[in-house]
Amino acid sequence: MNYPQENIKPYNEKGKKSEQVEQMFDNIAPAYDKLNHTLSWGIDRFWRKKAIAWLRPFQPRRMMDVATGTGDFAILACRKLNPESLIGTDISEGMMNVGREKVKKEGLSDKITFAREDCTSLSFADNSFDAVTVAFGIRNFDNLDKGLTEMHRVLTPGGNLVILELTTPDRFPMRQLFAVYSKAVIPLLGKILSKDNSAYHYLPETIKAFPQGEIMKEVIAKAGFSKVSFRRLTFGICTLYTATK
Ligand SMILES: C[S@@+](CC[C@H](N)C(=O)[O-])C[C@H]1O[C@@H](n2cnc3c(N)ncnc32)[C@H](O)[C@@H]1O
Repeated sequence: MNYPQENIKPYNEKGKKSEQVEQMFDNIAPAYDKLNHTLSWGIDRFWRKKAIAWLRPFQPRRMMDVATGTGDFAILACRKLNPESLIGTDISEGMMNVGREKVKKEGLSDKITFAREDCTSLSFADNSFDAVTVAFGIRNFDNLDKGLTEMHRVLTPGGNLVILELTTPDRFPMRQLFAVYSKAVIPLLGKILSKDNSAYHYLPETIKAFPQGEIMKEVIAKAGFSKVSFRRLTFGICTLYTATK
């Protein structure tokens, strides 16, 4: 199935979405962490903690953090869950290079590694990981169904999927406030801090277009997952989806 956000590209109508997304994240990589924490007012840390806490009872040994970017989720997951290994995968080497430096500084290089992988076509064997996580990345895939079926394929039977994604609040007054924030504040601050004019227009547009809540739950189930569940966080600005293979 084709979803509306798959047709939204950062720079122009013609080029391949995944190539433009890679270029965009390579461009904003040096500013990404600062922008992320500024635009979310630091609440992204709380969302990551919630997602990781859901995995704790399962004690995953082999983990993959998809769309790992600069590695914040991977580092926190490694600290809190202490898996044997965690591989961060992403299409942007620029983002992962920032992550590699952070992992080195944190002294976690023996546990966390990085690899360039497009989630819509992963090179790993079936049943390779006990847990797969993806924070604020799935909205960028040019084929959402393929990304989900790939994550399902590489999970061990009984393995768990955790998705964090930005969503649109559905109630007054947060819905209205978020609309103003995402239309005016995000593009302006994004432009000032990252110097990439397009990137922070692309962000709110894809949040608006991306399937959320009950609809996203069905999309995840269609990829083969069971026990699909979701929980809105911070008035629905972010949603935590969980599922099992
Ligand atoms: C908003 S960043 C999120 C980074 C990180 N997970 C975090 O929580 O800060 C989105 C990341 O998704 C990556 N990405 C986009 N499409 C991808 C794909 N098809 N496969 C793997 N990574 C992808 C981008 O390169 C980018 O680093």
